[in-house]
Amino acid sequence: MTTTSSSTEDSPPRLEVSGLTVTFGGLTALDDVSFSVADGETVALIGPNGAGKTTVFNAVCGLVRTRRGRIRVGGAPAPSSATGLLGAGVSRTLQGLGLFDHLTVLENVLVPLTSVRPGGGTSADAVQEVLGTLGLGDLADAPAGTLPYPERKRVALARALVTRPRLLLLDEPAGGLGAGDIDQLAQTVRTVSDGGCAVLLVEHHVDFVMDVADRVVVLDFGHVIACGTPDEVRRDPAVEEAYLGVPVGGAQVEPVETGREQSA
Ligand SMILES: Nc1ncnc2c1ncn2[C@@H]1O[C@H](COP(=O)(O)OP(=O)(O)OP(=O)(O)O)[C@@H](O)[C@H]1O
Repeated sequence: MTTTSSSTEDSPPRLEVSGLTVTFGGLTALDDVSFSVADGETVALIGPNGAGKTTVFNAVCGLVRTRRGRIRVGGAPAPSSATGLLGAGVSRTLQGLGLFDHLTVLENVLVPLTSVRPGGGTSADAVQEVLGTLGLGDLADAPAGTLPYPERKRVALARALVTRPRLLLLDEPAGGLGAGDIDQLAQTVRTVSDGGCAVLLVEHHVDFVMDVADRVVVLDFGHVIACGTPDEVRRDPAVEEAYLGVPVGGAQVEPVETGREQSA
């Protein structure tokens, strides 16, 4: 199995997570988790429900207290404020999308830009480019709350991309989408990654993960149980037992929704 690290001698990884431990009361949500994401690399975090995937995102964004360990972005300690993260080139989507339903598509997409540059100094080019790329140009004036779910998901992605991030965190980007939308999403992720952005995504849609990820980190009960290329991970017996649920060489890979929770 390959290493969890992706740094080179010359440049630090865009994201470096070392020995990350997060507890909630008596529950250890993450235990000594280490991995990294390089510029231009797409890394997927997978694992059963409750494995700790979203907690990794929350720790990177400073939303949960880290008991032990280190998180660095571009070689520097990760900022803990929203504006600090945006300034460091970090963008994130949320499982629940977090759109402002009463605002238009355009107004939603502008939100992070006004946060980075209070007063509204925005790059019109960046806005038009991202709306066009995601097929939202004709919907710019539509209230976000009136759109079907796939379009709403694209608005959330546009809002994350408009700052031209160097590290993009995608929380279940394929969830709730049909095959055509997932193909488009995969293309967008590839384009973003080819442009040099480091992408870390949490996802249960295993076929999508195997399609877009350069490396896959598998979490179970807060531990990294495997890390490697999609093929390496797919064939790892520990991953099959904990998550994928098919025999070695099995034709179809389906995640197992265990609904497990750790006991305190
Ligand atoms: N704020 C919190 N307070 C207490 N426990 C929490 C909190 N956030 C997460 N947990 C617990 O930490 C563990 C990891 O949760 P997390 O949401 O990171 O898992 P996940 O892998 O993202 O799951 P899913 O795939 O269902 O989204 C779970 O047992 C969860 O109940």
